[in-house]
Amino acid sequence: MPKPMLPDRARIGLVEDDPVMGGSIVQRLELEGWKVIWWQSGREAIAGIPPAAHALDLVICDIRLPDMSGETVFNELARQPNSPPFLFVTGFGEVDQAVRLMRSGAVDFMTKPFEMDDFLKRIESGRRTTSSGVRLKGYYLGESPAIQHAEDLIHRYANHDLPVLITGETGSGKEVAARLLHQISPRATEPFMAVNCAAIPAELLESEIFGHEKGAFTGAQQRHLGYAERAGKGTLFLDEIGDMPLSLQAKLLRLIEDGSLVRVGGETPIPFRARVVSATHRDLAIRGGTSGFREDLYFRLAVLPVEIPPLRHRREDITWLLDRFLANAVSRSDTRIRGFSALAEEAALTYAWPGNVRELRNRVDRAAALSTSEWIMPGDLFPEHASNAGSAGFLPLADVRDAAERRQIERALEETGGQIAKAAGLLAVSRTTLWEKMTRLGLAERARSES
Ligand SMILES: Nc1ncnc2c1ncn2[C@@H]1O[C@H](COP(=O)(O)OP(=O)(O)OP(=O)(O)O)[C@@H](O)[C@H]1O
Repeated sequence: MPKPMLPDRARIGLVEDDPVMGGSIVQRLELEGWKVIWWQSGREAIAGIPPAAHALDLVICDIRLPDMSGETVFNELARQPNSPPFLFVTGFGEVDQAVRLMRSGAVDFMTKPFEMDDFLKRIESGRRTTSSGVRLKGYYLGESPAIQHAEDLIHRYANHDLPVLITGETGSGKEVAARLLHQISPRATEPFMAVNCAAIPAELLESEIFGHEKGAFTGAQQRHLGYAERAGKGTLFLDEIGDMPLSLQAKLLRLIEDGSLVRVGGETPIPFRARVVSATHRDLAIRGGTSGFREDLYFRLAVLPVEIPPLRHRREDITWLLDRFLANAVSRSDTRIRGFSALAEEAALTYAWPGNVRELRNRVDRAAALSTSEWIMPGDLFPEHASNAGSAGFLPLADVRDAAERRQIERALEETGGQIAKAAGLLAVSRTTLWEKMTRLGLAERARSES
């Protein structure tokens, strides 16, 4: 007789000293059909988890343990091969610590007291579902390790209600990241309201965000609901938050702290239930004090920070984005363009992209519209270089050589899992030569940060 299919029995480790809390969690998780191993102190967990690490799909860990902090347990175990994902349980005052832990690799945290249903949902989405712990879904924002790290953070942040601050150079994709965060969050079916604080004149910004009552000022002929109110239970995205005038910063702080807003000219507080996600290309942390951005507001907005790296620091994404945008442009027109010439691709890889992804998209759109050949040439992407040199389609040889070497080295490192000796063998150069080239091409730093 064939064996019945067993349900997916997750194995969960629990580090919780409180017998009542621990007992009820164990009971509930066992009811769900999961197997639970319970340690009542940090010391027991550190001794008990390593042999069980391969088998555990998740560790739920209280931050405050009688003998040590949950952070110490995490740090001890994070060094073990194949260490399980951690979900922290925190008291209200420990959110900062939990956020720091999430940045160093914990999958999630919950603040006490919590709803059991929410807790079970987080366990389900945080636990690893394959024995290797490999992320099964593809990435949306790009192919480079740097952007995938940012995307992993966005996934971890998605289930929380705390404010998120997205930083990154202009055109790097902050709004794209904010929309992704919204789409994968439980708020996805609610509105996403984007306000560009730099684009709206300062005197209008307050009534645009908070709304106004009829007759609040000359010209206010009827009641107007602001972005914050129209966001409902969705996301209020405040772009270029660094440009928000000081007077409005105080009002925004109240919106976040009190969870309510008052329309301009109004008196009644209206509940505010949306999640605040803001973005800036400036370093607001160093602008505190005299230079225009309130420090207290900054800390409120940046509880969950994520940085979108500039395109020049994630070159793997350049080819990926070129292809995506070209496919897009081609599908919109009846052009016969087949792709990028190797020279155009090399030119794109060596260029610094000061305008980041936006610039890349614009250049591809223009090249697709203007190119007269089937293959896009460097002069189509960078016409200003072509006219300067008076030699369309050509690049300095040194740049071409560097780009070609960089790509070969990257391929060899990928093939050998980052082992320099083996990669040097594949490329028929000595280890020293390879290391020197990696240093010159900016690859050594990355190899060090990834190892
Ligand atoms: N990962 C990506 N995949 C596809 N398109 C992207 C990606 N990142 C950015 N873009 C595109 O690049 C352009 C700029 O992106 P976005 O507006 O998100 O940047 P930003 O950092 O918010 O810019 P700004 O600082 O000017 O507000 C948009 O056209 C967007 O669609």
